[in-house]
Amino acid sequence: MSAVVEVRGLRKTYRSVRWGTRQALDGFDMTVHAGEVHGFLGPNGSGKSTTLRVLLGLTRAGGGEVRVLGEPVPRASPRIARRVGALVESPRFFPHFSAWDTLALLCDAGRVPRTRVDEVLELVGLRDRARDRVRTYSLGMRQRLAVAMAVLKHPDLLILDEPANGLDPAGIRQMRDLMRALADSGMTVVLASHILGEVQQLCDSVTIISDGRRVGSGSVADVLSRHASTRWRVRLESADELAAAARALAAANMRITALDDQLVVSGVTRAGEITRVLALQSLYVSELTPDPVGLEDVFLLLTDASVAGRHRLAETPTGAVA
Ligand SMILES: Nc1ncnc2c1ncn2[C@@H]1O[C@H](COP(=O)(O)OP(=O)(O)OP(=O)(O)O)[C@@H](O)[C@H]1O
Repeated sequence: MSAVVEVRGLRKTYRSVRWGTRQALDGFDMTVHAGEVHGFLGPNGSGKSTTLRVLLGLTRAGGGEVRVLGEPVPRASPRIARRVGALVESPRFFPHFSAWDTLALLCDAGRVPRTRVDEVLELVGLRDRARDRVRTYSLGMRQRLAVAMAVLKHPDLLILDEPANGLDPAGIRQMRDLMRALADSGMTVVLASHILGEVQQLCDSVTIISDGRRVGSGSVADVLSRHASTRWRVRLESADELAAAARALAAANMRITALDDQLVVSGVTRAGEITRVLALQSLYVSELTPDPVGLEDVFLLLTDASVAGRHRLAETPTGAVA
């Protein structure tokens, strides 16, 4: 599979008189293969928008290597601009224009045949309202018009920063269907999003960034399966024994969350480890089930661990890894 986006060791430091120095990217890596819908996930301020801006040649990196569609960025940015569509900032529209007028204007400016207008209006589901003024559109319709503008030139790569931000559940679903349709039409889509349930349903692969570094990546199935067996639900024959069981498991370095009638145990890969620790205390399990881990769980696990790890490192006086 060929890589449409390849980022190696990317660094970016912002310097300003007002805010001082901020390291937004600290040796970040990312690979996106052709034809994928790739989810780009990270907490607020972790470096997603900065990365997307570097990919688009809008911001210069301080170090590292970036290739987009096989070409070096920013050197080749002007050459590949036509093959890359993006929605990375709040789109601006002329409120008195209709969707059709807006797209026709962009076609003329970009030397795209006007026949493309109806095609993209159909694709984003705006054909029925194409002649209405944009100021009468809902937020979801405006977002879909913004995507239409980004795909007008039929790019090979589409980069979207939070396209479903602020949309209601129906709007989110329409946006998901649209992303899928775009990928099915042969486009590679990079999608930064905080809506993790959506990403899990829609994306083929993900990169998770925290504090300017990659902390997880791979196909959604792989990322989930790597962490899938680390959490278990445990019930005992008597609920009165839960407190004693929680103490015994915690003493064996397992992480415990106590619910009314069960324990959630994490940090263990094999169920046998749980039953062994409990049996040694004459506590007997009545039910032991793996708790399905979702992308949200993995995200919280990886991003918390990454930030906590870096704080430990910073607090270690010798600089040795804690
Ligand atoms: N123009 C700028 N000047 C100074 N610092 C900046 C600038 N842009 C971003 N930063 C800082 O760089 C870091 C990464 O920001 P970035 O916007 O890339 O994160 P993000 O992951 O996109 O966040 P969000 O999910 O909130 O959009 C943050 O600490 C941010 O405050």
